[in-house]
Parts: sequence; C-alpha cells; structure tokens
Amino acid sequence: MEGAESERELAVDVGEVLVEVKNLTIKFGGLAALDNVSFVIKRGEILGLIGPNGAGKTTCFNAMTGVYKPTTGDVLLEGVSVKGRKQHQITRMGMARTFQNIRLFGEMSALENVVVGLDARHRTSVPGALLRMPRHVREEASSIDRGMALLEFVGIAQHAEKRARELSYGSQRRLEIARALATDPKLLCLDEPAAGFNPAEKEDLMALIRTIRDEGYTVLLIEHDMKLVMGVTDRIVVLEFGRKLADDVPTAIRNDPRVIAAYLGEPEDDAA
Ligand SMILES: Nc1ncnc2c1ncn2[C@@H]1O[C@H](COP(=O)(O)OP(=O)(O)OP(=O)(O)O)[C@@H](O)[C@H]1O
Repeated sequence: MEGAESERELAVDVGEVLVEVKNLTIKFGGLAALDNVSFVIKRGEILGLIGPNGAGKTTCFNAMTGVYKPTTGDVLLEGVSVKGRKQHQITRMGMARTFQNIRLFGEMSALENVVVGLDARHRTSVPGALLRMPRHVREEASSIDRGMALLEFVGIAQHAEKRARELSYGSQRRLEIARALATDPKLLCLDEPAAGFNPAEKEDLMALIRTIRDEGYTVLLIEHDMKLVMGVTDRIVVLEFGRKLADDVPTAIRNDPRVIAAYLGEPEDDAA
C-alpha cells in the first residue's frame, strides 16, 4: 500500500518538461548578467526564480521572451527554440509575461487592455478587421465575453469599463495578469507581481497564482519575498551573480546554507 501511495505522489510531482533553459549566457559588455544557466520548467508547476538584487532574474525573463538575445545558449518551449524570434512571435508560441514596472495602456479601459491580449491570437487580418468581416464580428463578441471572464477570474470585473490608469495599483497588477492570460499562454512569467503590496494583498495575490496553476497553467515567478515564494512555489531556482546556485523544492532551499548566505545582508524592504 505504501508503495502505491508513493508512486501516486511521484506521478503528481513529475510533470513533463515544458521549457528548457539551456546553458544560457547573456553578456552586457564585459559583464555576464547570466553565466551558463540551465534549468527546466515542468508543465503544471509554479517555479520560483529568486536571488539577490542584480542576480539575473529579469535578464533571464528577457532572454526567454525575446527582449534580449542570448550571447550563448538557448531557451526551448516544448522543444522549439525561441532563438531569432521576435517578442510577439514568442508570445504566440505560448510565452506570456508581466513586467516589474506595470505596462498597461493607461487610456484604454481594463476590458480593452485584456481584449488586446486576446487579439494577439486572432487570425483576422487587418483589412478583414477594418471591413468588419463576419469572422471579426464573431471574434469581437467572444473577445468581450472572454475578456470579462478573465477580469472576473482575477477579481476586477467591476472595473471593466474604468480606464487602466484610474485603477488602484493592486488592480493594475491583476489586470496585467489578466492581459497575459488572454494570450492563453503555455507559460506565464510573472516579474515581481506582488512588489509594493502589503502582506494581506500579497497573500491574496499568491492565492490567485495558485488558482492560475490549478487551472492548468504553468507559472514562472520572480519574487523577492522569501516567505511568500516558499509558500506558493512547487520548486525554486536560485540565482546569484548570474549563476545558478540551487534548484530544489522550497523546504530544501530554505535550509540550504548557500542560499541563506546569499541572502544575508539583503535588506527586507528593497523589493519595491
Ligand atoms: N540592458 C542592460 N544593460 C546593461 N546591464 C544590464 C542590462 N540589464 C541588466 N543588466 C545588468 O545585469 C545584471 C542582472 O540584472 P537583472 O535585472 O537581471 O537582475 P535581477 O536579479 O532581476 O535584479 P532585481 O532583483 O534588482 O530586479 C545587473 O548587474 C544589471 O545591472
């Protein structure tokens, strides 16, 4: 019986590889922001990417999503290299992200911001859209329904018609997540989504991230707050000075002397 139990646990724990970061090096002049970093992201997990300031976390996101070109190494999504592809092509492949500094269309409504994300996947050509061909009309109707459903999912449906810039900071962060989800990503990359939140807001956001995972998405999460990251992730990759320091389950990371040493002296309140 015990054997069957552990087999079942194993079947749940081991997802197939969705993303492979392979020997990734990114150099800015002489500085290696990332130095030969490799790790995998398994389908259905929440992977935390942590490390002190300047460790290379955002650089890693930027390389994964086509903002930076790897100096050497590669990133594979379902075995397909993202190399040489533009950001919107990588989005279409299934990699979506939010930014450390919120980037919304401030003058557009919350709903419109999400519909833009949905549009990234539409097949309607621009001339077709201008002539309001039947398929476009159909897509628009379903875009609004789906956009509303996404706003509801992240908990801000009541603000659908408000301009993005008029939303509270917390709602803007949630809207960014809804917009990223609108692209129906295989991997959702969240860059410090709880930055600037109070502890209660952070808890709420972590609950949302868990729900996103439970809906079947795979999540890569950059987060400074160790306590928070320990509570929400299935596995954690630790970067320090551009190198991978550790890659393990949260309990092992928490007790890893190298990780503890890397965080010593890190001020608590530098996350925002
Ligand atoms: N475009 C760039 N040009 C030059 N140097 C850069 C660039 N982007 C990042 N760096 C440098 O690369 C290193 C890693 O930066 P990165 O932003 O990836 O770290 P991080 O782990 O995300 O840090 P933080 O927690 O402060 O956001 C830093 O030394 C940074 O100054």
